[in-house]
Amino acid sequence: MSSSVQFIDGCWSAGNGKTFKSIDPARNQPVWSGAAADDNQVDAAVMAARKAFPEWSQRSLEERLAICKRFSELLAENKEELAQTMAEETGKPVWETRTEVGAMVGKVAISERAYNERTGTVENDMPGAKAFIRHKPHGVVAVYGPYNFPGHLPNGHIVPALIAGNTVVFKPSELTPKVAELTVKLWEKAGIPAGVLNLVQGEVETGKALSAHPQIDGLYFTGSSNTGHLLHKQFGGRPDKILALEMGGNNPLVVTNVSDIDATVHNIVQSAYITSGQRCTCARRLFIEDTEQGRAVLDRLVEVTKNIEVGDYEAEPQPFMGAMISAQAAAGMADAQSELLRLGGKSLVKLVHEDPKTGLVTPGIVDVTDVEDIPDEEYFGPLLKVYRFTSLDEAIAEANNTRYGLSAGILCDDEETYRYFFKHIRAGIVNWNKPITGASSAAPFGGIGASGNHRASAYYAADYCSYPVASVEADSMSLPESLAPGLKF
Ligand SMILES: NC(=O)C1=CN([C@@H]2O[C@H](COP(=O)(O)OP(=O)(O)OC[C@H]3O[C@@H](n4cnc5c(N)ncnc54)[C@H](O)[C@@H]3O)[C@@H](O)[C@H]2O)C=CC1
Ligand SMILES: O=C(O)CCC(=O)N[C@@H](CCC(=O)O)C(=O)O
Repeated sequence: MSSSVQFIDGCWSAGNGKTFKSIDPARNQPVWSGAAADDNQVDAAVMAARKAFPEWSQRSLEERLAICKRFSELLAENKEELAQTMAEETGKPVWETRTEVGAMVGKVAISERAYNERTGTVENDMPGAKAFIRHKPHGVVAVYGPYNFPGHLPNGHIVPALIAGNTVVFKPSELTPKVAELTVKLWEKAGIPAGVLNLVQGEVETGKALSAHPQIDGLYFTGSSNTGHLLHKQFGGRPDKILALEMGGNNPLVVTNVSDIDATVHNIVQSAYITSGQRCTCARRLFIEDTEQGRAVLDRLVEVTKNIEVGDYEAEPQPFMGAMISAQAAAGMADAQSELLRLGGKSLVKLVHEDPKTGLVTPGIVDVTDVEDIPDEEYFGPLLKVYRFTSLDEAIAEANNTRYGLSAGILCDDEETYRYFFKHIRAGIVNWNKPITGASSAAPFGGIGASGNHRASAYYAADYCSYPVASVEADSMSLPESLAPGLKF
């Protein structure tokens, strides 16, 4: 049991709310337990951030950056411990959690570039004056993180928010509290001043108390579309608060006219099954041309998928897929498969959840070509739906037939086909002959439709971390040579 789990105004304390815990989903063992922050503690965290804001926002950019850079160095120094904790809490293999810590390390330098490029100062001469564009931080912002990237994704909001001069209250996923605790301890070691970054741990009740707090100026959320929609409703009628939503997807990947079948299958596997299908960018719907070549791709995909190694995060050699986040999530995937089969889908590779006490599942493929009314849901796990098609227009129309719009891709030899696809597909990430997962921090990251609210993250996170201020400035005043009609001096 961890006794100091809340970090409020520079002090660690126990929570006063309900006890909750995290479980290692690969081994079904407890990892962490602690008590949630109650409403009073959430209030104390927000008020600490409010109190710290004037001083933090008035510091020079260099001073704020120095702390962020120290944090980045500490992440690199503590890479193994953090990667190990991520693996224990999420079930992701350590080869993968090491890349997550690597992305966190890189975030500070990228966010500094983004801050200067997207929200820096611009000066223009005008007659008798100068015009300036500058940016100011919003104030106190709440950051909500998902479980699938418990370090990298909240970090993608926290780092740019702090660089811009905001103060932060961080509410991590209740499934990954130990990763959050370790990360915030590194911020403390880096010298973050009291109140500038606060951590409130807990389940949904803690999240609700934070999002409803009248003293937050903004909320940056990465998580499910359901929760994001609830928050959007809650923020309705509050144009004074900034809300950035990064949500899920039902992402399409189209295959047509490819000469290298193994390279094609590799891109499909990386798109559909990395992180056991628990990336918001994962391919959920695979569109394959109903030709001899298309069938050859599908046959090879079935063969390769059956041989994907699934296993413990520390197994040697390392598996491609670790456990899903929980036994419950894995059971949910098996249920989703049963539902697709009940609707008329044909199983090409059966997703198997053999041990109901763990989150370990094998990847599955269901051919849903002949099924009508497939639910437009994000199945957040290693379950791929296949649609066979006869014309590219038909495939694109069906690919766009979703309320989401996060990522999309096409695998094809011909550039003209890609250009046509790019023109007609609706998504915030559109790739050609590359996996649709693994987005770069140096590019904007966000979706349309039910996937986001037009506030892209990653490189563009700088945009929602401050507001622009336009100024016209002159160091002295004089009467203009010609006065407006009707004025007498
Ligand atoms: N577009 C993107 O950038 C990404 C989106 N995701 C999406 O995240 C989801 C998986 O993450 P989860 O942790 O399951 O998301 P979630 O929506 O269940 O939880 C996210 C956070 O919101 C809090 N929360 C839940 N209900 C709340 C409420 N009513 N009021 C206030 N706070 C509440 C949770 O405690 C947690 O801290 C997937 O749907 C995935 O697609 C994940 C990564 C990236
Ligand atoms: O925010 C960034 O720096 C880049 C976004 C990113 O890393 N995306 C990853 C994971 C997002 C997810 O699916 O949870 C990706 O595109 O695979």
